[in-house]
Amino acid sequence: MSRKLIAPSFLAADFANIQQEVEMLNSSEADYIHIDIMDGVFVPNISFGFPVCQAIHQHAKKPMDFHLMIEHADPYLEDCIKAGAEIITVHEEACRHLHRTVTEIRRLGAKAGVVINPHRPVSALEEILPYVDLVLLMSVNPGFGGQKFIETTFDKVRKLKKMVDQANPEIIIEIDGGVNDKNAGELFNAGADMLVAGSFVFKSDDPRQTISNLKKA
Ligand SMILES: O=C(CO)[C@@H](O)[C@H](O)COP(=O)(O)O
Ligand SMILES: [Fe+2]
Repeated sequence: MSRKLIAPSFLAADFANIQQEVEMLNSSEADYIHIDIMDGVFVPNISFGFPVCQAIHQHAKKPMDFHLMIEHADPYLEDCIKAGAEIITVHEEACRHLHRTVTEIRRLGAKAGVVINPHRPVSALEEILPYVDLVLLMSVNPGFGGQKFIETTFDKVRKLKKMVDQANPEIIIEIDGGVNDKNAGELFNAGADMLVAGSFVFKSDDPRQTISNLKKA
């Protein structure tokens, strides 16, 4: 059974009004606040750093889910924890010693997640599954909000769901990129537990209602 969690991506929020945006999320049915950290090296974009994360954390009453799109995650894991991370996800291709990194995330007290890009097979995750709490499937190429959902993600979710059910059914399956009211229901049905939605939530007329609608998808 899908857990049906929604994590609005703060990347699409109005940064001139951080406090109001976080308070909107606090009063919504959002389960997590998704935080996209980009380094301009692993992905062709730079988002924001820890002072901004601290500002979000200062007002947040929801747990924070950190998605690190960076080449060198290890030196920044403690900064993530200090900025409120309850989940930290790292890209499998970006981490030379992935097992070391996810083990360190757990040692620091957060849930450890591994992220896989659209072109990579879920079979690449087989050996790391016993060491993670969450798998994030990218449904767009990482680096930007507002991109089009890649349709082959549905099959990938089904494949991953089978693997996770065998390895550890507690593992959360998270999907990130281009999520909207047209694909959310099928993603949950395919086995996704948690959907990230940036533009679809923050650019809608009523973000709180949009979050509620996605949860019911
Ligand atoms: O990690 C990323 C992009 O790299 C995402 O978290 C996006 O921020 C999601 O935004 P939308 O595709 O929902 O607009
Ligand atoms: Fe993300």
